[in-house]
Amino acid sequence: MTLSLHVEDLSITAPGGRVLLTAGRFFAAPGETVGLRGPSGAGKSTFLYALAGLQPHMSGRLSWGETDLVRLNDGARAGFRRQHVGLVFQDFLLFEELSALGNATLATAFAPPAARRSIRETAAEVLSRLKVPSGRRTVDSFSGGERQRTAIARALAHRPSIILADEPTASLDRDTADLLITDLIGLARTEKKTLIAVSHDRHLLDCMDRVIDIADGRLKTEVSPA
Ligand SMILES: Nc1ncnc2c1ncn2[C@@H]1O[C@H](COP(=O)(O)OP(=O)(O)OP(=O)(O)O)[C@@H](O)[C@H]1O
Repeated sequence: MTLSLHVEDLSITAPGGRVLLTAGRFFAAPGETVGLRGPSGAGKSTFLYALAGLQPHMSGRLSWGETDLVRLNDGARAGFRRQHVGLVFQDFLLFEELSALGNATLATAFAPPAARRSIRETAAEVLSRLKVPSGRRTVDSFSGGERQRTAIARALAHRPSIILADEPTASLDRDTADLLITDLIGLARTEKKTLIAVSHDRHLLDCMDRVIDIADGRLKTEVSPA
């Protein structure tokens, strides 16, 4: 499944009511790769987490395909996220005492029994493709690059059509970061997944189809539907 993104007059507020981010009009085609850049505190993570269905206080429109996340309640948003979104965080959030496969198949805990086998197979396939150490070795002994690739396999294991990444190369050295960029963008392109990544990394941003600037709580580049 592929999903287009349609944002219109979006406003995201903090629980206390403070407006964190506004966006006029923004469209991304299914399978597009989009970079989000801007100064610290501009609202990049706020927007990314809204795209993931992790922001409860929104008005306007934020639709993936036919589903407008603004109109869903917390449970429905969580359901959408589990089914369609793969999230790659900056600090990996891995379980140290588990193997790469153990981490990459965490989604099986929340998935219906019928979907578990497919999650295990996809996780194993992506781990092997990304050359992550296999076997029972736990991730606490992995390098930064191996940890980040494990996090990518976990994000992709349930075959989401949307990949959202927050500074995926931030804690990696240049060579490891460049490999990661190639892997992440390669996976997105071959599987026609929409990839949206917050990053300060010019190498990563240069590889994306488009880069959107966020400053002072506002999405700067506004693109109309094609
Ligand atoms: N739940 C919240 N309540 C109040 N303020 C918040 C909340 N979440 C984020 N903010 C504020 O919103 C602003 C934008 O934060 P955000 O994390 O989106 O910035 P960012 O562009 O990702 O920055 P960085 O590059 O430093 O990670 C910041 O001033 C932050 O303190």
